[in-house]
Amino acid sequence: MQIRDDMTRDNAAIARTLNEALPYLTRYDDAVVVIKLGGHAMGSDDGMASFARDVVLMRTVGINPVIVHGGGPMINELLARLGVESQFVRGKRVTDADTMRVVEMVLAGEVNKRIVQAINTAGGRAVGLTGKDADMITCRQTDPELGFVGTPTEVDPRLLNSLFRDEMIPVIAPIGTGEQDETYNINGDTAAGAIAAALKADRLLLLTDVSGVKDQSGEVVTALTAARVREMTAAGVIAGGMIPKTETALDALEAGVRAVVILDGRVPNAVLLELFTSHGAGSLIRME
Ligand SMILES: Nc1ncnc2c1ncn2[C@@H]1O[C@H](COP(=O)(O)OP(=O)(O)O)[C@@H](O)[C@H]1O
Ligand SMILES: CC(=O)N[C@@H](CCC(=O)OP(=O)(O)O)C(=O)O
Repeated sequence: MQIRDDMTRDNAAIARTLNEALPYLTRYDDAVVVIKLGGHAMGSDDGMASFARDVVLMRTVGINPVIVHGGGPMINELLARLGVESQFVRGKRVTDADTMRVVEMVLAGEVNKRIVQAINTAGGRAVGLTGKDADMITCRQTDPELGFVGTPTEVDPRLLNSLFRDEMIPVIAPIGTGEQDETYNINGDTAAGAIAAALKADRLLLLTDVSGVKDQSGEVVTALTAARVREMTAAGVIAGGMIPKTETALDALEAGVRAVVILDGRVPNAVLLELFTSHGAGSLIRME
């Protein structure tokens, strides 16, 4: 009897949740949502399966999700096995020609296919790409000191728009091509921002391993304007790995992305909480 009562209560909660999600489902119909999945946020196979189900659910309710992934820790691991120490300058990997080969193998081979497979197992139709496919991302060298690290100069969204028409889910590794046909390693946040900008996305979600942007007392700030982000950066409250994320957020907003959210990708169903509940999750950044 107790079990039956519990089940009735659980089912009632599920029904209420779906009912309460209705206004959000309507709001996001046909929206483009770009999700950056960082290497630290990828976690266990169960976590990946749960993320993949969230993405498939988004697609099922009419959203066009685009996944842009990182994989820094996985690149570090293979480089270490090959006896190469990883070196970072201002959060970006120093990338010589040999390192670039490893970056491309790990990101386009291992990490990209793990995400594609998880989404397809969850019932979606994911297509794994890098910025090289259909010449999607063209880059210039970011800084000679960093070697083959690129900054996107142009993103061609046509391939992505054709995939949306067929209800497919693009999964993109942050690698681009240079004017002289070089291969460039792009920071995952930067690539996600450039893709969101080219698509004029409704949302850019940056999934990381902290619950959002924290203020000086360590509290997550749930709503931020571009001006407040600049103030917090000048005051040194936003520092380290958070700087490329908030810089990406500001660039994306300036390019026409409607809102950017920085949130903890390790929280179960983080993406659904953000999109379909009144509580949201993490820090929402808007222009005004
Ligand atoms: N104001 C801040 N709020 C939250 N995190 C911050 C802040 N300033 C610096 N950080 C640091 O930024 C880190 C997130 O960046 P990073 O580790 O590069 O993420 P990822 O690996 O997911 O790309 C946090 O773990 C935290 O140490
Ligand atoms: C230029 C540069 O630093 N590229 C990154 C690309 C992967 C990435 O961004 O991974 P995370 O999101 O997991 O950190 C790298 O080589 O590690």
